[in-house]
Amino acid sequence: MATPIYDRIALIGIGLIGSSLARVIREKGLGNEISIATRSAETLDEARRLGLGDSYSTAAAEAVRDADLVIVSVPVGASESVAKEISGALKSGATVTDVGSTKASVVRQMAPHLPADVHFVPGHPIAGTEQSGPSAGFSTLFEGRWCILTPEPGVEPDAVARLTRFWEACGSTVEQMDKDHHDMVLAIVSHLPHIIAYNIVGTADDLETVTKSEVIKYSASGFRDFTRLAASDPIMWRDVCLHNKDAILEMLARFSEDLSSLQRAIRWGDGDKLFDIFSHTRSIRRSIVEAGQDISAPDFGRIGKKD
Ligand SMILES: NC(=O)C1=CN([C@@H]2O[C@H](COP(=O)(O)OP(=O)(O)OC[C@H]3O[C@@H](n4cnc5c(N)ncnc54)[C@H](O)[C@@H]3O)[C@@H](O)[C@H]2O)C=CC1
Ligand SMILES: O=C(O)C(=O)Cc1ccc(O)cc1
Repeated sequence: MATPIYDRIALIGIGLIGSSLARVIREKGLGNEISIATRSAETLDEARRLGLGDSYSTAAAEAVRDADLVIVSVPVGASESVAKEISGALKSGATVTDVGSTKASVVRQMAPHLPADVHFVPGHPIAGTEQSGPSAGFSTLFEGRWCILTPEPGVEPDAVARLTRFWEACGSTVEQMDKDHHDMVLAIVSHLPHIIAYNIVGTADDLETVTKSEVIKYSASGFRDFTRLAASDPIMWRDVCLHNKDAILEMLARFSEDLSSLQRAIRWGDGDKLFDIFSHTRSIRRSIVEAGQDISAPDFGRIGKKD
């Protein structure tokens, strides 16, 4: 068992990510005490039944009192209300972090409400599934995954170093990034794929000449992968879209241009163009596979994983 990195850890929000954190903190002894807060009494009861923490409350302010590390794991649109709720109860010298999929908006929502004597180090584990809620979490979720921290210039380096050690102890590799750059990168590698998945599954469902049973019966693995992403939490993804609006619209504009170009090539029977585009994208995938990552494996995305 590792030595604790923080004494008291408060988890605000105990869904897939918060409960995975609770499990890994317990399993690896990364904190001496875990206090849990979430808005709904029902979710809190589920967390209690699962034995995820040492104390439970529906009041975030109560949970953060005396905490050395506060991890906010709620849909990004709820960040400001959580920051307002906890601001008066935070311990001087505590570190406040989050796990939200967008970063500039979370900083805009939270930073103005946090007292000057706490260290605010926003974070984003690039690890998850389409599931949500306390029962969906598991302790190995962060193993071999990236975790991006986006501290603003001037944040206490020791606080960033300690949080980095925490995520490394969870099994992640930590990188630091500017928050706006994070939002642009994640818009293309994560947000757009989810939006495309929601869209294609909706389009298939709307088709009048194809029955639902045919969609299910003949869905090859490509379509099935889309349905997995499209089963992701609607509140979480509504908030991601609303809170990373500019970067997502920029990437969608580029995507639409490229799609129009493909559409034109198909319409005009431009086989050479189609062949060129498809050969280029095939070489991108092959270079990823050659770098040791099997894109088709369920574990794809785990850093350095070859099987
Ligand atoms: N699901 C995923 O694959 C990943 C999600 N994230 C980010 O992690 C955060 C949490 O996502 P999940 O754990 O998947 O969601 P979830 O839906 O499983 O859990 C969200 C939790 O937040 C609580 N909550 C909602 N509003 C609240 C409020 N105002 N005050 C207190 N608690 C509140 C809910 O009761 C629930 O416990 C999101 O910001 C998401 O963008 C980051 C990486 C991966
Ligand atoms: O389930 C998947 O394939 C994901 O892409 C999980 C995921 C969702 C949101 C994030 O911010 C990070 C990871």
